[in-house]
Amino acid sequence: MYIVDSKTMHRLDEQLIKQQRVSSLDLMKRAASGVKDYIDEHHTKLVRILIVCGVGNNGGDGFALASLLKEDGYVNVTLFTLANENQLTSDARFYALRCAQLNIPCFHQLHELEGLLKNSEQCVDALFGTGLSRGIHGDYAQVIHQINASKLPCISIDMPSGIHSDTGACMGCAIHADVTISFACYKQGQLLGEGRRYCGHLKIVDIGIPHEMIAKEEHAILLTEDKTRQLLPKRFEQSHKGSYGKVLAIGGSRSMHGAITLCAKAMLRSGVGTLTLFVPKSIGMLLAMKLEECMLIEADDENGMFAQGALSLLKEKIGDYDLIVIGNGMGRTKASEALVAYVLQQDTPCILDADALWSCAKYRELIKRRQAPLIVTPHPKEFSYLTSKSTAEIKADPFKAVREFTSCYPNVTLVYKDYVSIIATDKKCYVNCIGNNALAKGGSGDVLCGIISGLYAQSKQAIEAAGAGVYVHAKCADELLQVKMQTVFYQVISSLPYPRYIKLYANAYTLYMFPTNH
Ligand SMILES: NC(=O)C1=CN([C@@H]2O[C@H](COP(=O)(O)OP(=O)(O)OC[C@H]3O[C@@H](n4cnc5c(N)ncnc54)[C@H](OP(=O)(O)O)[C@@H]3O)[C@@H](O)[C@H]2O)[C@@H](O)CC1
Ligand SMILES: [K+]
Repeated sequence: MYIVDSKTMHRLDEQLIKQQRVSSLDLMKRAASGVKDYIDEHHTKLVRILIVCGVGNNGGDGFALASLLKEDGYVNVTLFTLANENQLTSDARFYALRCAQLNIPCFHQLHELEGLLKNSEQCVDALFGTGLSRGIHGDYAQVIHQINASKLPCISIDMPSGIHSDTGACMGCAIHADVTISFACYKQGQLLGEGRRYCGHLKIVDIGIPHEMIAKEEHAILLTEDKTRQLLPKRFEQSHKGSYGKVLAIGGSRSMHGAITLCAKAMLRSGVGTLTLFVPKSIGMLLAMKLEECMLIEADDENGMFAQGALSLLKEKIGDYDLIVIGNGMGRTKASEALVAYVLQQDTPCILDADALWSCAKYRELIKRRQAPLIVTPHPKEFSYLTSKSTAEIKADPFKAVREFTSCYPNVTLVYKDYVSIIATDKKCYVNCIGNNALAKGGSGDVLCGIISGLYAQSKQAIEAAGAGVYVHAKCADELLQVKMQTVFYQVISSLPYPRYIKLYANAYTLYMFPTNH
């Protein structure tokens, strides 16, 4: 399923109207029919419906819905709008006039609204959709407060009025919808920020915009199980460890040896061919005991962290890896910064995570010049190191921040990790909306980095590995929540019931290959 912003949605509507010779009135009717179908499924024709309309085309959808309902024999349809006829867009006016011809009662005074709400069983919110452009005040705010206070079940058309359709921000106040019925694609704001909560159950209906037309426009794709299956690497009968990638993971320190351990475990369970760890000497023995499958390179160490001498050892040992992963538990020192700079200058594909992202603030030019694949996996704070934006700016409009970044760094695959994660290059963008707060824990990012690295090592496809990795990680957290297990990271990567996993990810039978007690 596609995700678009309001500008793209508007362009799509216009293209459909021009290229497919559909009139805008017809398109509005299709949108209204989609909402009517939902009402038909859930109500009888006696239901008392109040449709609250704004002045734009979202209001037009509301008027069109009222006329369709009335024409189909619904006997208790009432309209409320603060607008007079002259303020409406021409399409909205067309359907408002049709409603008048059908003798649908229409009220305009704010003081009438409370009584109307009391007399109704279902409210439909058609105040604002993708055209909401500023904060809501005055009478419109009153309308929204009264609808919310009435506790009537409410269907929002396209967007819960008051939620910005690009950012998901609540613009002062917004309708708490039980159901939001939207058209053709998800709008960014339905998935981000407050948007998700205010939408209630979100339903997207087809209004006849062809998939190819949407695919040509700037869009993101929502990650689903089916989509993820397509992104996962294939495993072959006749294969050996060399078939699935040779990875060097650089990181760890005495106080954060767990980070590289979790990353390595996740990588091993995600199907990597061979894994070598490059760690400070003082944790070498510890890791050797924890991770039997890994090879080990022990580097110069100072106070449990990489020392300056680590760089010359890395130069000597860098070899012919398929992937270098750097950052997990590495700490923030001059020596670790030098390792990051050196890795960035190599032709080997690379994943930067955790502390390596901190170093990147200095190395933006190196990142820009790099030709070999690079995956970066920042959370909002780390993303601020890579951009000139504050965390608050990034969180206020993450799609914008992601697009600016990927257009500036076309060779980079970005994994922006948050409640909604965005996985993007300048050409493709995936969005993950599943997962839960069990993942809101230190170490979770290291596991994710390990899964993505393991998948990349096998497929050598950056955005595919990153997208699938994010989804699988979140899916595991959801699975664990379902079976009500206390979620710890190790469980995230090892506790999925094996047969269930197979069912979910038919192609990736190496992930979570440790059968558990289930
Ligand atoms: N395009 C198509 O063909 C199709 C579109 N469809 C439907 O159209 C919807 C988009 O319609 P839209 O663009 O007319 O915008 P909409 O959300 O109705 O509101 C704009 C009005 O609100 C006003 N306004 C804004 N903010 C405000 C505020 N804070 N407080 C007060 N007023 C405020 C704004 O005023 P202005 O900014 O112009 O001063 C303008 O008058 C879309 O969501 C979908 O439902 C479907 O029918 C399918 C076909
Ligand atoms: K609405």
